[in-house]
Amino acid sequence: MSLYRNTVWLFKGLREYTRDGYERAARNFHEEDMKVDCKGKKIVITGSNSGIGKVMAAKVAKLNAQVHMVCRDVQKGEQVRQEIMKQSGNNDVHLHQLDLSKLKDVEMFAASFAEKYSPIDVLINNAGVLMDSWVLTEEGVEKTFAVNTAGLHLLTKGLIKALESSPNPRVVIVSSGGMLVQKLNKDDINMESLKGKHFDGTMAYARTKRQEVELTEVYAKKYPKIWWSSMHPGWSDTPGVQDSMPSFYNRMKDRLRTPEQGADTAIWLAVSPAATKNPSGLFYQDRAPASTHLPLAWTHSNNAEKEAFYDAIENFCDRILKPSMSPQ
Ligand SMILES: NC(=O)c1ccc[n+]([C@@H]2O[C@H](COP(=O)([O-])OP(=O)(O)OC[C@H]3O[C@@H](n4cnc5c(N)ncnc54)[C@H](O)[C@@H]3O)[C@@H](O)[C@H]2O)c1
Repeated sequence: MSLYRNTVWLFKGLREYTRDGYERAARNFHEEDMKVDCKGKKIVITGSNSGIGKVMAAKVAKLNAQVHMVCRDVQKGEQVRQEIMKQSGNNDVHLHQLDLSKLKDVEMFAASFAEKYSPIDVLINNAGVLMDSWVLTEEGVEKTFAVNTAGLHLLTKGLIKALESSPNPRVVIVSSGGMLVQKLNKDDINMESLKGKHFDGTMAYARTKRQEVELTEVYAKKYPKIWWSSMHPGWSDTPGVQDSMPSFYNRMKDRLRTPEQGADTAIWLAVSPAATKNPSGLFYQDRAPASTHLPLAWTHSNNAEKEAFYDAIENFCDRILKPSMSPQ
């Protein structure tokens, strides 16, 4: 099954996720969708000092938003902030330090950020990692899961009230088409089964990207005041791809999307009035809702499984954040 999924996915990717795929899809884009003035809107973007997140921050700064860059590396973040302010002429660009793999820090950050900046209009959960080995954080969390899912979940949850205070709030979750090869795994969210020298970083990554898509659907039901979406940026030429997937990068570098093309749909989801004509909670590729499953791939989960997964994440985070309250 996994060979079947991987093969179907690869053919889909070569047709749709490349620069050619973007250019074909872009023929159906509407220029007026992006004629938006974001003056007065607060837009928070994680991982916005690199790759497609940096492009998102630069674009929404040009559209006059108040931009909040949430970055792990302050030095690099400050350099990018200066660059964005200079290029956009918008000085309302702010930098905040946060390592999303440190769950206690994420919870504290979200609480103080919400208190200071509520209401928040848009949250773009863009930061992500693909690890080449099984690394446990000091809190005992596998790092891919810590950054891509648990940290994202705690940040999002911590900002819900501030988002709900906005008249038209949106959350965009940058997932990946790689999730199509994985079914939701609710019993091994901390990747224990992948531990050891045979760690498969791509599989761990794809699992967390599947989690992000399923989480988006659950959030949409639990928090209907907010408009939720997840998306795939396509295969884009970013430092993340160059560093984490060097052999893929070397084979594909002439066919990859530019970071601007990779960021396009997330920006459209974040600010365009056209996007919210669609229902909340869907997965997107190239400004259009896309299937979250490959044909005949047996990756569907029912609502009870999705809810059980959500509870598993909540319980997991509780065990990290309030160890004294956890059952022995
Ligand atoms: N580039 C692609 O082809 C592609 C394809 C599918 C999905 N994506 C997704 O797009 C998003 C952006 O990736 P990119 O390609 O621009 O890569 P990138 O490596 O250039 O950017 C990733 C960002 O996440 C940040 N980040 C990583 N770990 C963090 C942590 N612990 N705390 C806070 N921030 C952290 C990095 O500092 C960086 O700013 C990711 O979620 C990635 O999974 C990218």
